[in-house]
Amino acid sequence: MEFHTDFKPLTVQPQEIEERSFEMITEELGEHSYTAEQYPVVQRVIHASADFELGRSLVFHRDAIRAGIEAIRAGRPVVADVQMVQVGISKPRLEKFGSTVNVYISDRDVMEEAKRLNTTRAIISIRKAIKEAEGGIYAIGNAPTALLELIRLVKEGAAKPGLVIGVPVGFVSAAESKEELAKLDIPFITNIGRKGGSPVAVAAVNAISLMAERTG
Ligand SMILES: C/C1=C2N=C(/C=C3N=C(/C(C)=C4\N[C@@](C)([C@@H]5N=C1[C@](C)(CCC(=O)O)[C@H]5CC(=O)O)[C@@](C)(CC(=O)O)[C@@H]4CCC(=O)O)[C@@](C)(CC(=O)O)[C@@H]\3CCC(=O)O)C(C)(C)[C@@H]/2CCC(=O)O
Repeated sequence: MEFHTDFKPLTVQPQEIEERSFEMITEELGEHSYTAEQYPVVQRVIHASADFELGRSLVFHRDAIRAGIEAIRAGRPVVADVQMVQVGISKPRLEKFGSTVNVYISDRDVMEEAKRLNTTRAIISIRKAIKEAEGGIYAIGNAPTALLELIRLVKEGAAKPGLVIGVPVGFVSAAESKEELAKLDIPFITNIGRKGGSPVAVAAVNAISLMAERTG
């Protein structure tokens, strides 16, 4: 195998790397039908995944961005389905508004209850979250059963999320759970198909918190 040790990066300035990436994304994406307020989410998702097909598969409820910004400015929590999402979300911007990132999936009571009921920790963690995080942003990048449970609770009137970012990746119920989310008339961001994942959920939250900060 041949190694190209003489390769020189375009730049080593962190800010320039990000700016150049965003320019490249805009050039390569070309025409699209996203609004000016939705586009930063699409751009950041492509930035995190280098996947234009995934970026183009994003679907927004008409109130999604406004609702997400309002939830953050009101200091409502962000609920992450798994630790990977919790870790990736940028905290300093949220903290300025008094918002936190909560994750329940590894709580002892959640693990015990899931075992007792022989169900997923993801489902039980959502049941716990709706009691503690009304009006919050739910960022689901991993667990389809978490998203399906949240949808069920919304339909029952038991959950009132500010915004649902539902982008689980995978094969069992992932695409189907997102199709169900897209049928709801509540603020949501989702995508069509199997693609998605924790970095996608993280990118969407971080794009919205940046907008909350810049317009705040
Ligand atoms: C369907 C699930 C998938 N998990 C994926 C990827 C990763 N999961 C990790 C870990 C450590 C955890 N995943 C669970 C959430 C676990 N994952 C599932 C479930 C089986 C079902 C969820 C659902 O369908 O809604 C889920 C089990 C459950 O909820 O009871 C986890 C709870 C499993 C466990 O340890 O009991 C656990 C959560 C840990 C935490 O956040 O505290 C990985 C880190 C495993 C790894 O790669 O080492 C990884 C994280 C990747 C990420 O970016 O989030 C998939 C691939 C998303 C998969 C769905 C794909 C599929 O099979 O269809």
